[in-house]
Amino acid sequence: MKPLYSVAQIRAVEQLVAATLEPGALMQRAGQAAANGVLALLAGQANRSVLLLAGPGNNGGDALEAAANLAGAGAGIDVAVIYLAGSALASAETAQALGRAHDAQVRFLDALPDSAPALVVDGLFGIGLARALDGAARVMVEALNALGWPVLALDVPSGLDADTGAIVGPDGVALRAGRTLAFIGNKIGLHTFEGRDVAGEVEVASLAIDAHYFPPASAELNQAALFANQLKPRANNSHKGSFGDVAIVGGARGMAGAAMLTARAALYSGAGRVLVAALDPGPAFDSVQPEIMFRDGATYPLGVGTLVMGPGMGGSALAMDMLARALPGAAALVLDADALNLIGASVDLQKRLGARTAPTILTPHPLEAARLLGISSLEVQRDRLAAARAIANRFNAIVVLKGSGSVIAAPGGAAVINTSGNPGLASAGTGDVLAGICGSLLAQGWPAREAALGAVWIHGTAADRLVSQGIGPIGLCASELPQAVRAVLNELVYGTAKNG
Ligand SMILES: NC(=O)C1=CN([C@@H]2O[C@H](COP(=O)(O)OP(=O)(O)OC[C@H]3O[C@@H](n4cnc5c(N)ncnc54)[C@H](O)[C@@H]3O)[C@@H](O)[C@H]2O)[C@@H](O)CC1
Ligand SMILES: Nc1ncnc2c1ncn2[C@@H]1O[C@H](COP(=O)(O)OP(=O)(O)O)[C@@H](O)[C@H]1O
Ligand SMILES: [K+]
Repeated sequence: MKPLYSVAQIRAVEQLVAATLEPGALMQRAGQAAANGVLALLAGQANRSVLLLAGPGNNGGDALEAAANLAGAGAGIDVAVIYLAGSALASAETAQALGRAHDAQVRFLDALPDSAPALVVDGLFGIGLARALDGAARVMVEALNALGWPVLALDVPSGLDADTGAIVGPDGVALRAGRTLAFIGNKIGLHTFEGRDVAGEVEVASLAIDAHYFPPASAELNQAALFANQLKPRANNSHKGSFGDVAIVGGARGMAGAAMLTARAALYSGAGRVLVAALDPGPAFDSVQPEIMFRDGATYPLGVGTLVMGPGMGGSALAMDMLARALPGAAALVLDADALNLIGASVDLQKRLGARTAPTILTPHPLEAARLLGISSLEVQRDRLAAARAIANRFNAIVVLKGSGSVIAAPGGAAVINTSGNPGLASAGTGDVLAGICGSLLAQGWPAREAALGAVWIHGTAADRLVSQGIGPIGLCASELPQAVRAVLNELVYGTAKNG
């Protein structure tokens, strides 16, 4: 498990452990871990200067401890500190760390140096950030963001909400770090919304705290281990019926492409048979993908198999009617795009959705999630975990709240944050591909939660693979994803890439 903790949980662990140790012991461990991290990053670099920013609280104390350690490390490092003490009295631990930094002959500066240090260490604010950055801290952060000097953040990048991944506002700023060294435990906000961009690569320094001090995690990071029990090699004696039927309900006039992308994704992720139940008569077949079958949506039976409803479905009376018929049925459902918007606008459809017993996955982006919850997309983004959990509980379904750091939530269950994927996915049609993978895995017998976890991980990893091959992120097309999805899935099951 790759656990994620809330700020309240980290504080509780800290209190329990601190009571068993000498005062300042945890801060000293944090300062040592930070210094070790800096030394590792400086290895082999000619520039040996490090600038540490220390704020008024214990995060500043960590930076001051790190500065004292670096100055005393005998590694030829030029250590400078900017200490923004603020008006409140420093804690006893931070005051002690300040004394150590002075004793170690660290240079104290009033302003940013003229030339770039090898590394800036951000100890301005950690989990104690209580409001938007202002005054000298804001000026400093804005200047450093403009300069682009490499930054290692201690615990949390200053300005970021460690619970939600939002930049604390209104009109807030956060220091963009290339790396973050999280103390005690990993934090939710480093991995979703603005968090991925602001925190960069995250490492955890547990400060030698024993596992029994930790409560059950409030969330975890997605990884293949969470769905590995579904990754099974295929029996020789299998046939197309062994891997399920997926019907895409969508493709209204002018939007047939969305349904085609979903259908191809379902095919390339291993469904036995894929068809499009089209809302409007479109092409009789897909000349690029002739395996895909076409049916008239108006007469298509909606009670069996796996249905992916929504891609290019539109908001017509027929679309509404098909949803009303499918929701009470026994088919496993993936609901995306227009299907979610129709449900968001209809109390009747919401009731039908909440009453379902067959497997159901909802894949809203933040605006679709906002419509389902009757709030604004800004409110959804301000707390993505809470929004995903609220939708899962209200509609008794597995939810994928999409976006950077997609959140997968189950009713009553702990949420999972996805780490794969990149901005190459920020283009039209990639969500249709995700819905197709979800449907395909459901049709192959995966339970809904594993199907959602697997689909999101595979979708993001496919995009990462394409980017590593020079395909994107700029200009990566949704239609390029399915083949990469196939390669990633085969690699997961068989260990080596097939059909690259
Ligand atoms: N107490 C301990 O033993 C340990 C603390 N740790 C460090 O301590 C941090 C938490 O320390 P704190 O609780 O002191 O919190 P912080 O150091 O994150 O910040 C709190 C201080 O900043 C002020 N403040 C908050 N928001 C502000 C803003 N926008 N503008 C100006 N001032 C603002 C507060 O009034 C307070 O003085 C963790 O993130 C971690 O880095 C770790 O070293 C682990 C051990
Ligand atoms: N910046 C990003 N980083 C990672 N994943 C992203 C990013 N932007 C979009 N995605 C992913 O791409 C997909 C986009 O889906 P969606 O917004 O529904 O697009 P569309 O409806 O056009 O297909 C989702 O899976 C989302 O999580
Ligand atoms: K910090």
